[in-house]
Amino acid sequence: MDLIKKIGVVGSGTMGAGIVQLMVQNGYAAVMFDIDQVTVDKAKVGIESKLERLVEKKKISTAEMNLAKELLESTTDLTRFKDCQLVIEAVPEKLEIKRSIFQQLEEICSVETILATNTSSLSITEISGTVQHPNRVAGFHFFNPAPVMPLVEVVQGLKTSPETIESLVQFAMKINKNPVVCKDTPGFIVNRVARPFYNEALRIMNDQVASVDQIDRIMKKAGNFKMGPFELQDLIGIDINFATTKSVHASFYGESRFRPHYYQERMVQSGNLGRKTKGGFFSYE
Ligand SMILES: NC(=O)c1ccc[n+]([C@@H]2O[C@H](COP(=O)([O-])OP(=O)(O)OC[C@H]3O[C@@H](n4cnc5c(N)ncnc54)[C@H](O)[C@@H]3O)[C@@H](O)[C@H]2O)c1
Repeated sequence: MDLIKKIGVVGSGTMGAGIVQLMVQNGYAAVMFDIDQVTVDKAKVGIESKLERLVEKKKISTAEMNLAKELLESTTDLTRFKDCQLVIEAVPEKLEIKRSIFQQLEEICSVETILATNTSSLSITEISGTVQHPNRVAGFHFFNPAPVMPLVEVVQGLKTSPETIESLVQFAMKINKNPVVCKDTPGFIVNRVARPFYNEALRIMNDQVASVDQIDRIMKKAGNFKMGPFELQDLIGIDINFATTKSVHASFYGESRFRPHYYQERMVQSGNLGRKTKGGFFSYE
């Protein structure tokens, strides 16, 4: 039986909006929350225009687009999540913000509701440390862009129940993703493997071995990677990527192989965060 019918998504940024688009495209009702109306409205318009582009490219029909638009709801009122069977949190990579959201969700949602986090690197066990029913809290880690990337990591915290994991695995398959169950370790699988991809590229650039453009071109043309490390940081958001690196480094008790590069921090300080600010390592004006 399909127990998950309505999904709530907290945060309407890069990932939140992508996850909501994925849900409505797969025929699920989705309600998207953000802290202010302007942000959530912008995300809604963005999703609608992406759906329209899919119709232009003949990837979906007009009827499918109209249904997806009808299934999409945006709000600044978290109590609208009360009838969701699954809530996915996609707010910035900060433990206090995530914990506070989970505490609020516990007040609003039924005890049966699965509370998932899209965190890239924080501990699921720690995020769920302040909730009353950590058995229904798990990681549900999508990749960017969420409507396109097939993989989703289903992360089991120390107190996550096997039933919660099984429900997320089944649901991931219903939305045409490939779920991989993994343990609650720093960076899970993909973000741990990916750290040197970004860090070494920053070191190579800073040592003036090769330019940003050259490194990306070499990785794409010779390495056959879809994107180079700098283009990918711009897509992810340099601030989000830096936060993930810091978190993985700290979680491994400062292991030097995960040490962040100061240049990435300089980029964050400059406010050039990548595509979302129309400029990062490359320009998107
Ligand atoms: N960007 C990526 O490629 C990527 C990939 C996988 C996972 N993630 C993870 O997904 C999460 C979100 O990342 P993102 O890239 O979408 O970030 P983002 O900065 O694009 O969006 C975050 C959104 O959260 C909102 N927000 C801030 N505080 C909030 C609060 N208290 N309540 C509700 N909303 C709030 C912001 O207004 C913003 O719209 C992070 O945990 C990140 O590590 C990111």
